[in-house]
Amino acid sequence: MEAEKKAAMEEAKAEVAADVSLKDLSRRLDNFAKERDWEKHHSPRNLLLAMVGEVGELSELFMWKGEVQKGLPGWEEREKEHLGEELSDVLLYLIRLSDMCGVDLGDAALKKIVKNAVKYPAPSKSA
Ligand SMILES: Nc1ccn([C@H]2C[C@H](O)[C@@H](COP(=O)(O)OP(=O)(O)OP(=O)(O)O)O2)c(=O)n1
Repeated sequence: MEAEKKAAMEEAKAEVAADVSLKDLSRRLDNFAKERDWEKHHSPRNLLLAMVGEVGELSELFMWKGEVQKGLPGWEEREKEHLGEELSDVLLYLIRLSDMCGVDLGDAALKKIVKNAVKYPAPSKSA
């Protein structure tokens, strides 16, 4: 079990070094669900609710702190690590939800960025 965990961590590290993509994460999540026979639990509604639950856990980290400055000065390493985990949970459920809805999230996000730029044009530099 320890060796298995270590191998998985090494594989994850190698992928991080190579810059992870949404498609890589999506493939890993698919394998994760298949290996555990959890596909039956991963309906769009269940995944949405799970993601919202994780957004709640993420919010708890900021609760009662007052304004939080960029870079999180004053936060302990342990808190930053926890933040990374909660952000990841939200991202992973979002990717899985997109997959189970048949939405290509990378493609949709790129299209949305273009749409945003048309809706909110940058001020002209020559003006
Ligand atoms: N049916 C499930 C359950 C979990 N996960 C994955 C996606 C998330 O990344 C993570 C969530 O796991 P937990 O429900 O154990 O939540 P936490 O990791 O936040 O633990 P806790 O709530 O104890 O802090 O596991 C999943 O894909 N499908």
